[in-house]
Amino acid sequence: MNLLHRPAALDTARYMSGFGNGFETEALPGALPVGRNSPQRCAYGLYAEQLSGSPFTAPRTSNERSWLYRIRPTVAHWGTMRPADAGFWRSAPSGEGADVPPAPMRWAPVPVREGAASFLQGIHTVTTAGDAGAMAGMAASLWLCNRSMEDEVFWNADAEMLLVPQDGALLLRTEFGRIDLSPGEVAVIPRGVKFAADVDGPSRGYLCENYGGAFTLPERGPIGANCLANPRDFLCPVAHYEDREMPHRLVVKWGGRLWETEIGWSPLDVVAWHGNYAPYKYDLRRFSPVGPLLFDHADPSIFTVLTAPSETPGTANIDFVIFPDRWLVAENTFRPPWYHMNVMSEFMGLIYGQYDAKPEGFKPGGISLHNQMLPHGPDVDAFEGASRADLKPHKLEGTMAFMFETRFAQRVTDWAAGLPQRERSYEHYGHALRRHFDPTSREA
Ligand SMILES: O=C(O)Cc1cc(O)ccc1O
Ligand SMILES: [Fe+2]
Repeated sequence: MNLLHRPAALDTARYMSGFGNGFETEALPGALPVGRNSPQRCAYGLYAEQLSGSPFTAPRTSNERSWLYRIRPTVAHWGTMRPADAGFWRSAPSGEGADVPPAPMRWAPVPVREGAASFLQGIHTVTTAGDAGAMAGMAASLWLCNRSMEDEVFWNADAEMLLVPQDGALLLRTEFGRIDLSPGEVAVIPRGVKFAADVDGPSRGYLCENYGGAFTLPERGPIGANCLANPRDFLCPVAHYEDREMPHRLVVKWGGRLWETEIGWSPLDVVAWHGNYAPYKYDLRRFSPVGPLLFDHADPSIFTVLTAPSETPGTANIDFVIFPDRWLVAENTFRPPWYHMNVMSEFMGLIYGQYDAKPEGFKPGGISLHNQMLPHGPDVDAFEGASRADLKPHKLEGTMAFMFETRFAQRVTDWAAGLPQRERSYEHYGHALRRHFDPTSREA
């Protein structure tokens, strides 16, 4: 596949490359002040505004802020906020899910509804974990939408948002510029960044709201300076502004609820910006996997694309892990995931292809949830097949599963628990695994 090829119709966005770089970009020449942040008067009559994603005093490696030069400051956007309908969007702690019995859970793909829904209206939360107010934990949702947000602009004060499109593309119009996003790519919108999402047909995807500190790249340790997700493949948009003086609906998620107000212009009015706090996208097919070259199945942490650390070293608030195309070469090894229980809880989705632990039952667009300390592993077909397979080098191709793995137990929402797509029988897939034990025969 030629990753550099991009259909002309999608070529609406331009990017700067590098994870966490300090970028500078201007849509009008000279809009950025030189050598200072806040001159007495900004060029073109713009307002200067700082957006701080970390405490002012955070260590240099995790200090995140950007300076935005905009037509109106954000404080001018303020009207009296009214509660807005959050639909099926939930935040932790939601109070839902406490009565759902602990079990492995799975859902078939949920179709995009008939009626017109925007990205914002189409967010349906599946699990919540931790506590948004305590800035710890996450929520996993699906978006199911088929109309553009147009004159509706949103920002999330509760969470950073990781978008994983599965079916249909999105155009993200953000304060920092435009991002086009298709299945196979992911985007991160930092907490507090305003955006609108446009579509040109039905769009479905997985949304991870990160209530904690920002996603970053995992350490590579002995792997060295290259492979896994390489920093140069992360793309930030160049500045692009809207100068549209017409009514807009401004929606904020704050304190676990949605609030709205009207303003008379587009708040996506940033003409220039500089800094290291900005939305970005990444093509998952650029991930360079590293894995076991001789025997055994390594922990899935080798496939971590992004990690949102907690205060405890090695204990992520969220790890975003993928299972991309790769060669399986391990000798005398049961190659699929092993049977296990995990102190972290595992929300999985499938963007395309087949997942080796559940080759038939887990469908693209579906969900599985293997919660904190609940047992799971290959289904009977995967076990029987992999136990007897001829262990030639084998390539897993055309596949992209992913996992949102969090230190917190995930509570299932009422919406997800009641879905007709919930596969109740999945709780019992382990029963099909037959007894093979024979004390008289060492060669099984
Ligand atoms: O449970 C899963 O399917 C995800 C997973 C994959 C793997 O290769 C090892 C551990 C793990 O949790
Ligand atoms: Fe697992």
